[in-house]
Amino acid sequence: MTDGSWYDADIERVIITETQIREKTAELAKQVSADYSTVEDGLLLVCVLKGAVMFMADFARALGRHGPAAELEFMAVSSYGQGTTSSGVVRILKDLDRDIAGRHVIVVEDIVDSGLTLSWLLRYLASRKAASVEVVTLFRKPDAVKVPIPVKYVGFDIPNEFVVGYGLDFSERYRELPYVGVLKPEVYTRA
Ligand SMILES: O=P(O)(O)OC[C@H]1O[C@H](OP(=O)(O)OP(=O)(O)O)[C@H](O)[C@@H]1O
Ligand code: HPA
Ligand SMILES: [Mg+2]
Repeated sequence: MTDGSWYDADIERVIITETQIREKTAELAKQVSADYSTVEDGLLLVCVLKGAVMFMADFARALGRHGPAAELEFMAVSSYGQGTTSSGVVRILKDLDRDIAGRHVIVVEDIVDSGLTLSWLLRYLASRKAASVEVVTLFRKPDAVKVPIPVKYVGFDIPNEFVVGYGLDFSERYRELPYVGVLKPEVYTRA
């Protein structure tokens, strides 16, 4: 397995390596930086906790090399709970701390799977009167989409399998893996 993590024994195969994630994050930050080079009051990055925490931290730092200035905001929502399929019910566990009216917002997501979380979130942010809202997601599963979402910045399109690592969990575990992989089937039966 890639880096000798103690979780490696549970991983059937790696889908995206740590190096691929690092290079793609730099690329996405460059694109966003070029597209928003003229905004006067900077960007507002909205991280969707918990899954996007790793990507937010790395993406914000990559953006920091180029500009524009960015403020970091965090929302926590949950639709997967303990399972591997979306419940379809999105719950706000932590709301924004500030007014986003008139601001250029970029929602930072780890993954767009069914699209249910983002479709709900984009409607919510629109109701808060942002000047613009775009989405950057590191992963997307094109074959899983139930609600088509306009996502401007996508890192990797991946197969329709449940993945863990780099923020993505199964039952709150595996978020700290530096790469993204698929679990061995016995991990689910043991859970
Ligand atoms: O496109 P969807 O099918 O809606 O799935 C994507 C969402 O699901 C995951 O969050 P989850 O509800 O597992 O919460 P977590 O980030 O705290 O793990 C993930 O982090 C995305 O936010
Ligand atoms: O494939 C996934 N893995 C972990 N969490 C998720 N939330 C949506 N899709 C996934
Ligand atoms: Mg989750």
